Amino acid sequence: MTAKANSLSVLLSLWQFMRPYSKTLLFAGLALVFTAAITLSIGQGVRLLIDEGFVAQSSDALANAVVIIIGLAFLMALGTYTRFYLVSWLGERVVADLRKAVFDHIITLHPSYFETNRSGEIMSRLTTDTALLKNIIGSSFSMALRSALTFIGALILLLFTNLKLSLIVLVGVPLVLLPILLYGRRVRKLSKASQDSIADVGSYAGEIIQHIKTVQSYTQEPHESRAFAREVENAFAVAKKRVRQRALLIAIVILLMFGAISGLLWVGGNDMIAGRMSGGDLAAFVFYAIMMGSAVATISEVYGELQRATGATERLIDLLSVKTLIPVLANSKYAVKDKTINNPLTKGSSEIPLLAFNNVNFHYPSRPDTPAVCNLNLHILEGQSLALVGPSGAGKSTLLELLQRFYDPSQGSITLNGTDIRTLDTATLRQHIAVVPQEPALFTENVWYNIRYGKPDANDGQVIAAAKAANAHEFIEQLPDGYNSHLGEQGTRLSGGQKQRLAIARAILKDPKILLLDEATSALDADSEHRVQQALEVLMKNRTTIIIAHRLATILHADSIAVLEAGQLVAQGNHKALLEHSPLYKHLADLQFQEARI
Ligand SMILES: Nc1ncnc2c1ncn2[C@@H]1O[C@H](COP(=O)(O)OP(=O)(O)OP(=O)(O)O)[C@@H](O)[C@H]1O
Repeated sequence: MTAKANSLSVLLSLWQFMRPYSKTLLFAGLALVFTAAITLSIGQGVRLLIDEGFVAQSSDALANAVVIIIGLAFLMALGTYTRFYLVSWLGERVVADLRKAVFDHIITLHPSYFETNRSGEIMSRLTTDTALLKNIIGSSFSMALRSALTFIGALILLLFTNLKLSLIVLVGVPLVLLPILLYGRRVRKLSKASQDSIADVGSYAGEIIQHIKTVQSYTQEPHESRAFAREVENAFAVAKKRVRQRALLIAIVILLMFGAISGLLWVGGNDMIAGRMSGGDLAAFVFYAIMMGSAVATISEVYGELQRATGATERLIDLLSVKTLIPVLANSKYAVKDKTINNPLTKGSSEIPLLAFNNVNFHYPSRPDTPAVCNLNLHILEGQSLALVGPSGAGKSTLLELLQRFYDPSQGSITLNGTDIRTLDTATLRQHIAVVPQEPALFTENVWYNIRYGKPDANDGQVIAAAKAANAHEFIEQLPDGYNSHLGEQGTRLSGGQKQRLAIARAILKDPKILLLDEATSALDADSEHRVQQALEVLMKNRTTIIIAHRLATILHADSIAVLEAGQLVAQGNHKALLEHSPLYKHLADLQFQEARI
């Protein structure tokens, strides 16, 4: 009972996506009622055909009956065309809207959501689950409704034709319905499991394809092939169970249905032989009984699908109701009334640090017991550069993530010109920041698109100027199609240094106040490194910059250097002072100098 109520409420939640098209729905409903009525009246045509035509041996009446039946068939074709078109249109439309809504929602979710949910699973929500819903809205649901209508209509007509036979039908129908209800629940459970295992297969393959080079270089193809086969076989085993249940369900329904019809023919036939009813009546009666039977069979068939759709809808609604931990608009909990504060850079002051970490504590949601940042206080003035150094895992990248508000501190605050960044619209905050990561993200598009990602409305001249400033223009010109060259998936057709320079061009075009830089550690050759270095110098000019520093040159030239260890700030100062006072820095610097000498 609760499962039924539940599935109903889940399907009802789809209503919000259907509401905008209630007019189409209404017309589809009218066409549906119309065709159901016509289908039912064909039974009367059959009665006329037999009683007035065949039995009375009148060819005029026969012709009349045939014309009536053809006329009815014509109307039914028209009604069916309208219903089919409108209902399928509705299915496609609603699913298109749903896909957009789910995608729009996903891209606003906090990054940690994607750490706990595999991307393959999320993709399967967007594709498989929505496709399932399309079938439901665009066909199954209307089939169920049409069957329900014909069932009711046929039942009423039966009762008017012959009460005794109707009673036999009425006893037969619950016998047919019982197994449907019993098995429906089982099928539903298996459907959800089946859907989940398909998602597992998808995300497994996705991961292997993403890491294909690693798989091949470690010659792990046979292992991966076996592991994938296991996933596929799991999915198959679950699907097999579901299919068996459904097949059983259909077989039982057919058996019961034909059993009931045979009983009907036997009792009705005897009545006709005894002259208690006409041949036309019996034919019409059997016609209606078969319609009722097939309506029930259709419902049983569709019921399983509706159950699967409930699973899919549930998952989609679950996904849509995940709240982002980092709201796009100013968080009301921290919201400040003063409007000017939403653009804190307009009230620049040389006394207030442009960026400040105030007693910041943070741990990643997936690791509640391991702090990634501890009691951190760090200031940076406008126009200055701050280098972050420290051993691997010290928390350097985490600080950049916190600054962009991919996560919020568990305690303490981060301020931009004195304003807590949680009070800012995230878009306003991020508009002022550009990041050049170690592994630049490039899209499967051409060079124009990738550089313009920093400022979509930039004209070609501005893009080229940015590429020139980033030392990228020359190599772009040498690509097969220049700026129109497609970069391939993940920009794989470019070298590491070239990708970096494209990322720098993108940041130059964005022209942000604040620059977050994660220097590439991967060895660039001397020439490439020099070009990247030159590009970075252009980019850093007159900007407030925080750099995760791996290069000696950066460390030496930074206005200030913060030394981090295990999430804590252990020392801060310039190169010279730190060499004297911070053993950890001295150690790191010695390593750097050694490297530089090599
Ligand atoms: N998404 C994440 N979820 C859970 N823990 C994380 C996540 N990202 C980083 N950590 C952990 O947080 C700590 C700080 O990591 P962070 O990446 O900030 O270090 P880092 O100083 O930038 O290191 P590296 O120089 O090696 O890049 C590490 O212990 C790391 O394992």
